[in-house]
Amino acid sequence: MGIHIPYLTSKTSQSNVGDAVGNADSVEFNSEHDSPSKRGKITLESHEIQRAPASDDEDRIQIKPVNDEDDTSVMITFNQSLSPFIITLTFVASISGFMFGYDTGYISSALISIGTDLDHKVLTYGEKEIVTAATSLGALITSIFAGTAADIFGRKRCLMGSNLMFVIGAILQVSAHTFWQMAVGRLIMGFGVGIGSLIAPLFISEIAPKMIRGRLTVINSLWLTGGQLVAYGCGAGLNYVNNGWRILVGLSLIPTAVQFTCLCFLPDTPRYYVMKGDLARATEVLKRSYTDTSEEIIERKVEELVTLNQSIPGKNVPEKVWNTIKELHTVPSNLRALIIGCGLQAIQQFTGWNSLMYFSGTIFETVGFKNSSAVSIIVSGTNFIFTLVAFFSIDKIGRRTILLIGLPGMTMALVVCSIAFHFLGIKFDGAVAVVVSSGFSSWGIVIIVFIIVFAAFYALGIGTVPWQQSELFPQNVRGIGTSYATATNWAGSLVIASTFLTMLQNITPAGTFAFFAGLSCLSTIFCYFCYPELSGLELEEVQTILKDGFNIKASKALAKKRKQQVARVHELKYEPTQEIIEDI
Ligand SMILES: O[C@H]1[C@H](O)[C@@H](O)[C@H](O)[C@@H](O)[C@H]1O
Repeated sequence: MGIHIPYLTSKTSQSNVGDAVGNADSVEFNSEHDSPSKRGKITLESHEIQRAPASDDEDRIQIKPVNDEDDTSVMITFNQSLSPFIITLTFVASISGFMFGYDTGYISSALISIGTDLDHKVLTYGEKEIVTAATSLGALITSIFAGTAADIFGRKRCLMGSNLMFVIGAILQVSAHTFWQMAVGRLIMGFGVGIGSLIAPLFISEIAPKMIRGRLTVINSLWLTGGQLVAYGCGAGLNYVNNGWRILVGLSLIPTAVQFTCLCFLPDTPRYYVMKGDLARATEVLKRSYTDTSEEIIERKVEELVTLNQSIPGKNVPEKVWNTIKELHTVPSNLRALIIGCGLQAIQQFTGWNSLMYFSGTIFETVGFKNSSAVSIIVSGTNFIFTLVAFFSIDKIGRRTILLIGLPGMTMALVVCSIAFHFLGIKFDGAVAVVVSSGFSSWGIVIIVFIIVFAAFYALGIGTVPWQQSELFPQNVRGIGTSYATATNWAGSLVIASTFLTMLQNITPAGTFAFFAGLSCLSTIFCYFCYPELSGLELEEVQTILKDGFNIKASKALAKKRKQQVARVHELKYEPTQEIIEDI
């Protein structure tokens, strides 16, 4: 069985159709010196990455996609433009990213404008931390179970459940006159954020064509940082409005209502329907997603999903979950994936970015800025813009490279902030920060400028790359693996939210920023030794790379090779046509 595309010839036409579900397509490229017509081949063979046994051509490598849904996806995406249906599903799922951003973002301004509206007194630093951290705690709790819940109840129902929690949480906050009602409202809202932060990228990755899966995941991050930016913008606008923070919270109901309404009319993912044994629904969703694809290919895609579903051992759900957990920890490549996934999420949080996200209003006020929310907009705007830069560079420049540019940049910016805070001389009188050289000073400007520089380096690398976590894990452990990594993210966020202001008080702002600088420096070392270059690699290649070590050198060489091969395909001016499947 073979696939034929212009300039690419079929190699293993003797393989039978049944093999195709389990077997993988492989793209084989010959030496650069070959003529275009001889340069590329697509074959269907085994699942391993191999050098072709071509002694005459050392440069031949076979790309063998995973024993995964990608087998058929390769055929589909060669022959399929992005359908409006997939765009709609991605758009609707990404609203969760927006909610994540908005709900974690508005608290910075709200903490300033709440004033004495709760219990008729100003919130202490400890109370500010509890109100902020409640959302992270809620998100941590639900992110642990969301992966399993999504398999039992469906991705769509989980997202709708998160909408319900957003509504209850928002109503409790809007009507709060006591600190505790506000904190409980934030906690319930956090339940929704935790579910959304895990399910939205999962939903997108399950409906996205393989070739653009990475980028579609970054779209969720763009919505997220966009949500934070909007929250800061609205916060600045409502700063001087009486009870403005209540409006700020109330506004979060709009995107929730939009997502809930849209989900009522949209289906779940094909993978979920296959898990439930509803193959007819799975086929229907695939047909709507891949409008240019033949029925035969769609059928094979469904068969493939059925095979994958059966590959998780166990008679019932608890047994399957237990076996998956076992596999995640005992298979060396899975364990390394887990170390990288959780490691990157922990680094994202423990290098301190969210202390700015949650408390930048408080920090800038301390430094002497009157409209601190407006300054916060510049910081979150920088975060958004550099997430956009990451969107364009994550595949081209590579994940490892942008991480290794971002982390040292962050370290440098944090060191400068620490020095500036030292000279600014902030003292604490009880829970109130007092700037020694009172008023606006040049050290204040240095702090603002380098916090912006920090934001840029953060968003370029560690702010974005950890959310690519699903590519680290093979299909059978992906749900639980990403659940662990997401929970690590929220645990880190919880620690930062609940300790940052206390740290400022106890070890001074200079000490706090120096501490984050130290962690950033250690994180650079971790990434240098443990994070392989994964851009352009097939999912199975990721597993092979992680099999007996972190194999940084090999990963870099392979990623480079893949890029050259993609460039060659472009050189061939390959036009997708129906011919692709003519030999099947
Ligand atoms: O990737 C996101 C993004 O960087 C946000 O700005 C941050 O607040 C989140 O914690 C993080 O997960």
